[in-house]
Amino acid sequence: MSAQREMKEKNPWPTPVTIIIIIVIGVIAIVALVTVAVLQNKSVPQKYKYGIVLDAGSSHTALYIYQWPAEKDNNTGRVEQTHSCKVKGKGISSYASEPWKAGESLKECMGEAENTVPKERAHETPLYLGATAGMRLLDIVNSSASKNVFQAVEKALQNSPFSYQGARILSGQEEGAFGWVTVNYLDDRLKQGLKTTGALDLGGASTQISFISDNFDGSESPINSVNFRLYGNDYNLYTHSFLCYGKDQVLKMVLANQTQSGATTVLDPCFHSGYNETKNYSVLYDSPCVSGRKPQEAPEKFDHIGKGNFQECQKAVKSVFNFTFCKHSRCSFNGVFQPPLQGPFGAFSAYYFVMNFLNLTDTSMPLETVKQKLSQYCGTSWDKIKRQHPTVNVKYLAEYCFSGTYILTLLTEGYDFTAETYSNIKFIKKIKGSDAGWTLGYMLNLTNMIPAEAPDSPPLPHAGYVSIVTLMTILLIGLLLFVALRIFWPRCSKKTQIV
Ligand SMILES: O=c1ccn([C@@H]2O[C@H](COP(=O)(O)OP(=O)(O)O)[C@@H](O)[C@H]2O)c(=O)[nH]1
Repeated sequence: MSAQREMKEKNPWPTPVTIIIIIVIGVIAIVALVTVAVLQNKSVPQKYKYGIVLDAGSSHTALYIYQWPAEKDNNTGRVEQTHSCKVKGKGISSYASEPWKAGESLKECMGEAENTVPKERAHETPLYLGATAGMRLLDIVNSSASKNVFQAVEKALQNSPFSYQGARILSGQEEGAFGWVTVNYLDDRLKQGLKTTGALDLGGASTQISFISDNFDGSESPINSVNFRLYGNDYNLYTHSFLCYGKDQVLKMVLANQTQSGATTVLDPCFHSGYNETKNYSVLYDSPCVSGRKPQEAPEKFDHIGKGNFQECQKAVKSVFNFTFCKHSRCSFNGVFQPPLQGPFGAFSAYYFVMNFLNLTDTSMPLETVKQKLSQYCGTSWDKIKRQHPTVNVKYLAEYCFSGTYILTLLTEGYDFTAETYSNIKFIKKIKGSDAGWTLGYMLNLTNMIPAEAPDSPPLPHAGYVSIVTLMTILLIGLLLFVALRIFWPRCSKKTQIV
């Protein structure tokens, strides 16, 4: 025994039980990782923040509610329209003689807003009211009446549960620029630094044109220039708002031109034959866009009789544009500078209402065909038009021939769209569910929701990051197990080892 080598049964490697424990732990780790990855990526119910803007237009007021994800840092999540409400009755400027009614008129839509925004969010929801050309005109003729209207609406809005941020008249430049921001924000052109879309906005009392032109740096006409730095890109926007060139005021101007003799009967080519309404001279001449031109010997009323002639209507409409003077290198009309048109354009508000009604939103149709169709429409008798559209508001219905003619004249004669460039225009109401108009751009600006600089973004999106970490961990564990099995398994099977 002494000289004998000692035979010893010894196994220095882990037992099969240990290996099974390692495998079980590995499998649990993999399952846990996959579960975490799946749960991380599962959509959880979104929490939203809200903002409300009231668009107090010349013809009506509309309320828009916007929402965006609450958990995004610095409110950088996508903003979308979640609800809109059309205030019953006319625009707030029409309540000049009974301002309290302007406040009252907003109550129904404010009630809808209270039902839309969750109660716990109401106190932190900003509420803005912006008034446009109707109030600009009232402010010109009667600034104290305009103040009284604002006092009445302020009182109604301050009593709401929302965070009221004020009511004010937007300048024409702001209206144009914020409309452009809205269109390009909704189209995702700003964040991605893509080529932008121009904005054409037609209201009742004013109209706006806004676009980026390579030939415009602001130097030739600084009043038409607005500079933005958005998401790290600089924009030098050309914008102009023509006060009195909204379609309701142009209608007044065209009628004023036809009533200069103080006639008791006016044969109007822009209204359908068979149309016959008695109207007041005082109502026609109540706006600063035509005041001062009322004929001295005018009777109290006149008979407004339709003639239904597109060519003559075009001539009558053209008479409200002045093309004779221009102190710049080039002008649109009325001596207003305009650089050469550039890029696609979105045309919204009344552009859309009118062209949609007339079935003329397809701009791939040759301009000549559009004119022919409109000419045919204008030549249709008033009786037939009423029979064809029994549910349409008669006031709007009577004016579509005029409005269509004005739109084509403004675009082609006023802004210089040609038969070739007409197809660059797209008549739009909404973009991705949100109405095109100045309100969204206004709120994005006031709440600083478009950063000047592009936000630093992580190299990988969250889901990508989780997936890659999971995959790498699974591979690593697999590799370890493989190595362990290669080392341990064959030796485990050997029962004894001689040392
Ligand atoms: O279904 C509709 C709704 C509105 N409008 C017209 O669109 C214009 C909208 O003007 P708004 O009051 O919004 O604008 P503002 O003059 O303040 O810019 C007005 O001429 C309305 O008569 C229309 O033709 N059809």
